[in-house]
Amino acid sequence: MKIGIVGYKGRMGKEIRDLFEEKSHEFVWGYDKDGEYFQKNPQIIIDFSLPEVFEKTEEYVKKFNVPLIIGTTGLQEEQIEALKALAKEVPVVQSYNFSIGIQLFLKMVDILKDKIDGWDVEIVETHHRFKKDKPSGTAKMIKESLNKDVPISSLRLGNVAGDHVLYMANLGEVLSISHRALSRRAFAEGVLKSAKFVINKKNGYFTFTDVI
Ligand SMILES: NC(=O)C1=CN([C@@H]2O[C@H](COP(=O)(O)OP(=O)(O)OC[C@H]3O[C@@H](n4cnc5c(N)ncnc54)[C@H](OP(=O)(O)O)[C@@H]3O)[C@@H](O)[C@H]2O)C=CC1
Ligand SMILES: O=C(O)C1=N[C@H](C(=O)O)C[C@H](O)C1
Repeated sequence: MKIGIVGYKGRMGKEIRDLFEEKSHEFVWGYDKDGEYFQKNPQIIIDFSLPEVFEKTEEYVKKFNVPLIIGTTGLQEEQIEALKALAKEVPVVQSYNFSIGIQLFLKMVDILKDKIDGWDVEIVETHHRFKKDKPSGTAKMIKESLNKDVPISSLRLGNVAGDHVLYMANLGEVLSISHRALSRRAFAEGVLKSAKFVINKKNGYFTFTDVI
């Protein structure tokens, strides 16, 4: 497929481009702080950038009339609503984490969440020093799955690709679920899966849970 990437010079943009090209897909369009790179019309747009770029992404998705995969974190509630509206015209896959491990993590949370009443519950997320948002989108997803207001601690350390730990404790024991992304490749693989899932759909709003 011919792909377009919003944020194509960024850490995730480069990882996604490398993986897709290794699998014989073509990078034909990009958008970044410096503007547009155009070689051909893309068949799909993938956005890993910043929330302030969202309106531009929306504009290009409408212009090319193609599916959108968006992994950008820190989106505002109105931007999620705008994505749902856009999904009436084209297919959209949105997730704050495209790794398989975090999907399994969320399934475990779903099993546990009704069994830890009265326990202390806290989330700790660790990311590289360059990350702009805090807390991480994934930590927000874990909190939402728990369906209760729990504290989130954010550490910004070196070059960590993405660690999430959910701690649960009563007076006698501590239980934890943890996930570590060893590199950005895990997220890029999820984006490729999502692209294959969405490329021939007409429209609809999907998450990475729907994809796997
Ligand atoms: N859902 C998931 O699984 C994952 C989500 N993420 C999220 O993806 C996003 C990107 O992360 P990462 O690649 O590390 O970040 P980077 O800072 O490396 O990349 C961001 C990209 O967006 C571009 N950009 C910034 N401002 C603008 C602007 N005003 N107009 C156009 N383009 C702009 C940057 O351009 P320039 O290079 O010129 O600065 C860069 O190409 C973040 O929101 C992060 O949280 C990250 C990993 C996994
Ligand atoms: O910015 C990152 O790097 C990451 N962001 C996502 C998040 O905010 O949850 C996912 C991943 O942990 C890497």
